[in-house]
Formats: sequence, C-alpha cells, structure tokens
Amino acid sequence: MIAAENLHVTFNPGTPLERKALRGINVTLHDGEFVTVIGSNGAGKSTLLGAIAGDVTPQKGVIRVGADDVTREKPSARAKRVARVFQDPLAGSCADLSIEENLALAAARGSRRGFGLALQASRRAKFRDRVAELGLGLENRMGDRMGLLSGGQRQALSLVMATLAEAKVLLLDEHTAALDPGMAEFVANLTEKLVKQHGLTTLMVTHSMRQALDHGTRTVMLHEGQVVLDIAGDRRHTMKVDDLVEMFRKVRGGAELDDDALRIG
Ligand SMILES: Nc1ncnc2c1ncn2[C@@H]1O[C@H](COP(=O)(O)OP(=O)(O)OP(=O)(O)O)[C@@H](O)[C@H]1O
Repeated sequence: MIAAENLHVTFNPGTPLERKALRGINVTLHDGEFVTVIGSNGAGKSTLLGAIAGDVTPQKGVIRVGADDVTREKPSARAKRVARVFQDPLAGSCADLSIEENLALAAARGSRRGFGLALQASRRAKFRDRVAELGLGLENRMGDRMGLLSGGQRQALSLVMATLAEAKVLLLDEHTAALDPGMAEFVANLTEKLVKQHGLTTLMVTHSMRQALDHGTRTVMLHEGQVVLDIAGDRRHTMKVDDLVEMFRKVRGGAELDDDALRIG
C-alpha cells in the first residue's frame, strides 16, 4: 500500500520564486494496484513521485508505504521499498558497468547481501534467465557495457532491475516518453507484465492519454497540485480518449489541449 495524505510541497517558500507544487494531495494505492497519472505541465506529477521516493520533503502531510510512515525517511533507506524508472534511459543504470553488473547492483539494493554475492554463479544464471525473458537477445550480451545499448533496451533492463530487489513499490516517471513509438509500446507492455508478475504497487506518470487508459486499472489526473479526477472500474473501462480530453478541458475551464504534457495518442 502507498498513501499520500494531505501532501503539501512548496518550492522556494517565502521567496519571489515560491511555487506550490502539491496542494493537499490525497491518494491511496492498495497492494498490487497499478495507477496511471496524467496532468498538464507543472501539475505536480514528478513532485508527487519525488515525495514518495523521498527526494522531495513535504512541508505538510504524510506518506505511508505499507503500515509505515516514511515521510522523513531518507531516499537511500527508502530505496529498498521503492524502485523508480525515469524518463531518461541513462538515469537508471550505470553506463560504464556491464548489464550483469548493473543487475547485480540492483539485486543488492537495500539488502545486506553484497554486490559480490549477487554475482555468484547461481545468481548470474537467474539474471541471464530474467534478461532472456525480454526476448531482446540481451542474454547473449551480459558482459557488454550498458552504455552500448539503445534507450529502449536500457529502459527494459531498468524495469527488470526494479523487480530484482525486494521493493514492492514501482514509480515510473514518463519512462516511455523518450522512446520511439514501437519501443514505447514494448516497454509499456513489459511494464504491465512485470507489475502483474511481481504484484508491484505502481504509479505510472504518462503524457499519453491512450497509454493512461490502456494500462493499469485506475487513472488519476492532477492539476495545479491537486487530484481533479480519479477513475476506475466500469467508468474507466468504457471511457474513450476523447472523453478524457473533454474532462481535461473542463478542469482547465474550457481551455484547448495545447499542452505538450498531454498527447492524445
Ligand atoms: N526543484 C524545484 N525547484 C523549484 N520549483 C520546482 C522544482 N521542481 C518542480 N518545481 C515546480 O513545481 C511545479 C510542479 O512541477 P512537477 O515537475 O512536479 O510537474 P509535472 O506535473 O511533473 O510537470 P511536467 O509534465 O512538465 O514534467 C512546477 O511549477 C515546477 O516548475
């Protein structure tokens, strides 16, 4: 379970650059729930993920992971509970280490077992099997430097890495946005599969209305630091992209969809 309760985040408070990024957000995800998050530029999507991951400290409110209040827990301590994949394929892995070494680091995250142990023969076989399941042929390149891979290959491996440690919470910050359409679809489908397989509680920020409705079981829309729409079940199931666009227009007082944070496709 993840819960954000009455979460307030203000950047540069009391200065001319003050910006209220989150204004009392309440959102709870049950174990294994997969929620997509959409919203206009500056709506607070990344800030919400940052607060859950511990990179951003809220001025007010509480973040719970499972039964624990983690609001003041450091990001390094939270890393064992929360895995994150970013928009930039270079952000989640180390370019100078091999695929295998990156996986070993991910598996050792938040664990007392060391990196060395993670590279034992039995673990190496497990890593290879997990990479083979991607169907990208990367199991034959386990010794290759991560930096040699394409953005899509790195994002696919970042997802595998996110499932190797004991973290049960997965935060995805537009993790398909920098990929070509084919690879974006591959990574989105892989996300769906891994989330189900590992029972991960997942928040996925996306710019694509289509992706927001096609993946997961619930969609939340943020606007100016607040949740303005939260749909699931039959209502979401029967919703078309056009309906979502219309709702977005209403939220913005009828303004046209000229926001590069939201793509209809
Ligand atoms: N570190 C920071 N310092 C100052 N202001 C910030 C910081 N991070 C975010 N902001 C501001 O807070 C608001 C919310 O930003 P956030 O990145 O959470 O929005 P977002 O919904 O993810 O937007 P986008 O879709 O454009 O990435 C924005 O006005 C942004 O400029």
